[in-house]
Amino acid sequence: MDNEQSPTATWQAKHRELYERATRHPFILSIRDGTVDFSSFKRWLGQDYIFVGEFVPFVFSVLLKSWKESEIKSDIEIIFGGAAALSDELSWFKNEASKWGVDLCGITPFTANTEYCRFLQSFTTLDINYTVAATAFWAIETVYQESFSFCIEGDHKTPTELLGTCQRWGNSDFGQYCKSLQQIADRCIKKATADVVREAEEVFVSVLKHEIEFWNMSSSE
Ligand SMILES: Cc1ncc(CN)c(N)n1
Repeated sequence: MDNEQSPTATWQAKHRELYERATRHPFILSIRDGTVDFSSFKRWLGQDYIFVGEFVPFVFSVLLKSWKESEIKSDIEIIFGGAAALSDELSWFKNEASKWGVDLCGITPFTANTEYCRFLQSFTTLDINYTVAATAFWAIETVYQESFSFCIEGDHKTPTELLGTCQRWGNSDFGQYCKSLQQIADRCIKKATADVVREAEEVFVSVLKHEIEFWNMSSSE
């Protein structure tokens, strides 16, 4: 699919500056160049565990919308694959937290995380349609994919201790999964009304802003 035919690729280009700030954040660059402060990494780990807990109902709500609104069976299979992987992801966080001495029970979400989680919760209502929710889902997963894959590409100096984290979201299978989500979002957007298209673009921009705030929160005291 070329850029002209892909609404999401058009938005990635149109909001390039914001997109770069989300996918090439100083926190990610510090992982890639090996200067990352491990206490920031631990802060990110604890906060992201809370986020993923809220991401579970979000993804299942997208799955439900897909089941109700999409006539394409493969959409359900792709989204269900993402939903099913979350159990493993939560176990990964628990395991990683114990390696790093992070107590997941004692973590209070920071404001940026609370606001992002509230944003996720807003999608679980029935009045948000599949196109808008699928766009948000694609954008959320893609920011992590593009960020962490950059830490394991080319001439990186990512600390060995963080390679597993980067590979978790930066691996090519996850990249392929994000491309599948993009195809779903593109197909829905192309068929949507102008109002829904506008809403989906706004949601894309909101995801980028929340992701930037999430990285800021992780990398500052
Ligand atoms: C904040 C955030 N954004 C995205 C992802 C990838 N599911 C995540 N785990 N956390």
